Amino acid sequence: MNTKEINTSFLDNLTLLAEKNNRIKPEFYDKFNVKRGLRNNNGTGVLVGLTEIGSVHGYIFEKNIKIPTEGKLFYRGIDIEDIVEGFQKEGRYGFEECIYLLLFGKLPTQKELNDFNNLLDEYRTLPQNFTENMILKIPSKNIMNKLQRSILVLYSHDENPDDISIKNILKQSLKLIARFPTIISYCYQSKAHYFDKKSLFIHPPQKGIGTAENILFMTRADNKYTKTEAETLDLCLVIHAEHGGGNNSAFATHVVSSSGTDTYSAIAAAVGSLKGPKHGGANIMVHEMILNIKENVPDYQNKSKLKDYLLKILKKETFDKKGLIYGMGHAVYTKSDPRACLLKKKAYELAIEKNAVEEFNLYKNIEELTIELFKEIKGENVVISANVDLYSGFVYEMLNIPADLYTPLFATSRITGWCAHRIEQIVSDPKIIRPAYKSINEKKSYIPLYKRF
Ligand SMILES: CC(=O)SCCNC(=O)CCNC(=O)[C@H](O)C(C)(C)COP(=O)(O)OP(=O)(O)OC[C@H]1O[C@@H](n2cnc3c(N)ncnc32)[C@H](O)[C@@H]1OP(=O)(O)O
Ligand SMILES: O=C([O-])CC(=O)C(=O)O
Repeated sequence: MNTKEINTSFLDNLTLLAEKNNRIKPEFYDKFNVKRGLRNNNGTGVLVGLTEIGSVHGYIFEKNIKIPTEGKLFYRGIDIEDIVEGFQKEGRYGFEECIYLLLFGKLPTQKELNDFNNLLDEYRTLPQNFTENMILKIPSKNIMNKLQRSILVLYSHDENPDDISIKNILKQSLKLIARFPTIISYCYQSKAHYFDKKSLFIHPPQKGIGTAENILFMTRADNKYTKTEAETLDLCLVIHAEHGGGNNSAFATHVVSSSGTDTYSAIAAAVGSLKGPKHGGANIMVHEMILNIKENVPDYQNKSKLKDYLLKILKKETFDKKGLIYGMGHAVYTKSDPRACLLKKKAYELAIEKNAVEEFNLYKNIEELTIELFKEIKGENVVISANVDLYSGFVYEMLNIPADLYTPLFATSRITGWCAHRIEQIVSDPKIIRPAYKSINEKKSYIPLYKRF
């Protein structure tokens, strides 16, 4: 064996050792009453905090029995459906208004909204040479990874990065919120150029056009987009902006912020969390799952064949062999996720316009057949529904937004919630988050090297 082969075989042995010596017997979790996933026995989350930012409802309790209900989401107490209806009725974009609402706890007046938009406009531009030195010099195939690194490099461009006074955190937060669209657009351009051999376009952000339009402006070679495209992207940004304190990335923000660390570290951690395929990364997994289904079930309009294949996915026999149908299920929602309902409606409208109803039906059938399969396998009372990630990628596809940007767009919206939760944590609860892990190891003696075998 050459050195490389010896090292590979050594690594294989270390892997076996790591798996063997890190596996805790499942029964111990029950024995010591561990709240795995910070979940109670009935699936509800363990109460670890209070928040006034976002509120997520998916069930009620009657006589101690959990009863599934239609999902509801509130930003600062206002129903997300009313927010969407409100700004759409007034024929304007809603994302900046939601940022204001989530961060400051009240809807802005027209003057406050104008001033706020001007501030975001001022903050959008990246520091000098940042694009050349950070984004173009070290391109990445994964824009979430690149986004995370860009956030950490912005620390070095901040003259006062470790000041955690609220005024400073707010300034840092607003700059990050304003810059995320620019960063993800340039990271995408860099990826498309260096890895996909496309021409490189770096369009500066424009004043006066807001977040959704800027994203379309900066990610497209010709800067062109329609009003419908911008309105649809704005809707996506609005509904992804916040989801309570318990979702994995907001909770990561709470945990990291509670140590007193800087804004860049906290937000980079949140981006890392959101990237996970069980969280925001599910939107790209849905895209990959759809490609996989199309490849393996060419006759995917045939519901029986599609159902057989979904069953194989659930049995871990195919696709990524994790047993998950991405875009389905939720830790809180049961009968429905209001965001998925909004996106499904939008996806259908766009599908009609773009002659893609057959494809829309594939998503719809996945949703319906997964619900059916869950009832058949787990019992009539088991309730599952589509989550926000099922239809979002399809909507983006209809807008000609590349798949590389699906999860980064989620981050570009959700940074709003993260920043609001970071501020709430620091203002309201100075206690460091430090739960307990019970050690179940036996005590052992140290063995001198010459006596080990
Ligand atoms: C923005 C967001 O984060 S939305 C969520 C995006 N994530 C996905 O779409 C990934 C697929 N879905 C999932 O993995 C889960 O539904 C989660 C992570 C969203 C929620 O997880 P949990 O709250 O732990 O799941 P929950 O307790 O509701 O699940 C109960 C059972 O259903 C299973 N289940 C839940 N969702 C799915 C799914 N989509 N596919 C297959 N099985 C599922 C669980 O594995 C669990 O099975 P078990 O009882 O045999 O162990
Ligand atoms: O709440 C959750 O667990 C996940 C979710 O839907 C989100 O963060 O948008």
